[in-house]
This record gives sequence, C-alpha cells and structure tokens, in this order.
Amino acid sequence: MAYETEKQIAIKAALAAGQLCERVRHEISPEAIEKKDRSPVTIADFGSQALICRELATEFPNDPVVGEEDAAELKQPEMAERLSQVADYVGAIAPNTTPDQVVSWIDHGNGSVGPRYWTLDPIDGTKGFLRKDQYAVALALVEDGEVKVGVLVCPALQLSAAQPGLMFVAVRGEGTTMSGLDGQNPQTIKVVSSENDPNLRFVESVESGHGNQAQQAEIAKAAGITQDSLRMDSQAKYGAVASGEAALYLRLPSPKTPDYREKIWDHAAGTIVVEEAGGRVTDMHGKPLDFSQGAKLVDNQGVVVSNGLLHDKVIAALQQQTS
Ligand SMILES: Nc1ncnc2c1ncn2[C@@H]1O[C@H](COP(=O)(O)OS(=O)(=O)O)[C@@H](OP(=O)(O)O)[C@H]1O
Ligand SMILES: [Mg+2]
Ligand SMILES: [Mg+2]
Ligand SMILES: [Mg+2]
Repeated sequence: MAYETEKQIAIKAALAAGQLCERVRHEISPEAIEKKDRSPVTIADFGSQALICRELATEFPNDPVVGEEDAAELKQPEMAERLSQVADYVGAIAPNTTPDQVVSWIDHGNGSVGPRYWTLDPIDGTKGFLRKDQYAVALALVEDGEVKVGVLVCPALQLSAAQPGLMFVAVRGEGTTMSGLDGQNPQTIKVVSSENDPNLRFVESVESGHGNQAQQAEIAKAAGITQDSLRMDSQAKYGAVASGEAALYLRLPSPKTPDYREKIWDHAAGTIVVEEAGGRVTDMHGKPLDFSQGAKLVDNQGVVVSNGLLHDKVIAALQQQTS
C-alpha cells in the first residue's frame, strides 16, 4: 500500500496532538493569546504543533513542514510561564521535554512549500476550541502540488450515537476511513450519493467573518438544498461531507475580507478526505485548489466542497450570480 509509513506516522502524531488538546481543554480554560493578525492562539495550538513536528522531524528529517504557528512570540521573556506550560503538556506525552526543545520543534514548522512537504494546522478552529465546540488537528502530505495523505483528528465530533471523537484518514487512490480516536476498526466512508433528497444539508463556518452566510444560503438553495445550514467550526466540516452527513460545504469570501486568501493548512487534509470519499473540492470558480504555490492558495478564491453530484450545479449558480 502506498504511503503506509507516512500514514501511520501521521496518525500517531495527530492522535497524540489531539490528546494534548483535550487535556488542555479539560484541565484549564486556556487563555487566547492574540496574534499579529488578531486571531487567537493557545498553549494547546503550540503544544500540538510541537508534538507533531517532533515526530515528523525524527521520521522524515528531509521533509519540510509548513505549519500555521511559529515560536517567535513564545520565545519572548514575558511568555516564559506559558512556554513552560507548553513544555509540561508536551512532556506528559514526550517525557523530559525542555522549553528549548519545544521552541525548536514548533519552529520546525516554518518550512516552505516544495515538491514534497507536510502542512499542519495544529488546531484548526481555535475559536471553536475556545468555545468548547468543534476543532480539528489537520495534517497532510503534499507531493507535486497534490495531497497524498490526510489525517483529521476531531476530538469533539460526534456523528452518531457513539462516543465523541472521530478520526478521518485518506490516502490518494485508497479511499477514506473514519474511526474513533483509538484508531480501531476504521470504516470506509462515502459521500451522500443522492442529488435530490429533501434531507440534504449543507455546512458552513460558525464564524460569520470566515464566509458569506447570506450568499451561501442562496447558493445552497439554488442547488436544491432546502434544509437550514449546519454551522460547524474547523475542517470537521470536510468530515461531515465525506461521511455523508452533509452534501455541501460552502466557504465564500466574506464581504469584510474580499481579498482574503485561504491557507493551505486549512484545506489540505480536508480536501483529500472528501475526494477519496467520492466528493469534489474546488474554489468558487470551479478551479482545483492549487497547493503548489506557497502557504496561501493565491490562485483560488472561496472553497466549494460537495458530494460530487451537486458540484456543477453549485458552480453554475455562482457563475450566474456574478455574470
Ligand atoms: N477572513 C477569513 N476568511 C476565511 N477564513 C478565515 C478568515 N480569517 C481566518 N480564517 C481561517 O478560518 C479558520 C477557521 O476555520 P472555520 O471558519 O472553518 O472555523 S471557525 O468557525 O472559525 O471556528 C482559521 O483557522 P485557525 O486559525 O486554525 O482556527 C483561519 O485560518
Ligand atoms: Mg489560527
Ligand atoms: Mg485553521
Ligand atoms: Mg490553527
């Protein structure tokens, strides 16, 4: 099987990171630190990135990692207490971790996009994490601009009566599986196969500033979806489409930030999880997401994720709106 080692290491690292995040969320109410772009980051984001980069640096020392976070702020003297908190949480999983090691592991995620690289969102949906809603640890391997392996760990996601906590794993050409966080009995999943079911739902962000909810509602209606949207933080939305819980995920540019370009780590793992479950992922113009250009999807605007059957209808509705 292709990419077997990469898949196993990615699963191990992402599950350990998910464990750290849950421990932080249950033991303390983590404070948000404001980043330069005014978005929040917590000690769990840093700990998750440190753990995953540690594993990738050991197992694949030649692979660059393009991660969301870096340790610049954490290195400041006034952050010493927070840094030692991160080292304690990481140390519970990787014993004897020092603050210096934490910093260097986090900064291992400052790599650049190249012919083969990993991209990591240590906590996708930090706002959801802080609200005690959905979040995901998202890790993907990209080669020649194509996502080859994707792992999404969603510790708070519950799609059936089972315990919360789901993991989605996809390898190019080999399908997508879903399991609990013990990784046992992974089940192959498929997108919802119907086009005209009155129960079809669409998903969108909780944060209204991350999309255009009014336009998303119109487009979903044009595609024949009559149910209200399901609002969910993070790439858990991709898991919802891949597993057939939703038929469509719309992320159209917010009128407040029309020039925003999506980040690769917000979409790489989710994209392969949906594609390998039989769905489609493009931008709002129908173009595939181009993961070869750098940390931002500079050549794409908005994101449309579907079960495949609805896709052309959605893109046509978007084209009609703008023509
Ligand atoms: N203006 C704008 N437009 C689109 N996307 C944006 C924007 N600003 C931020 N972000 C990114 O949104 C990521 C969170 O994804 P979601 O919107 O799915 O989750 S949430 O509802 O906000 O929790 C979030 O990822 P994390 O920082 O990992 O949480 C951001 O990278
Ligand atoms: Mg962030
Ligand atoms: Mg993110
Ligand atoms: Mg993040």
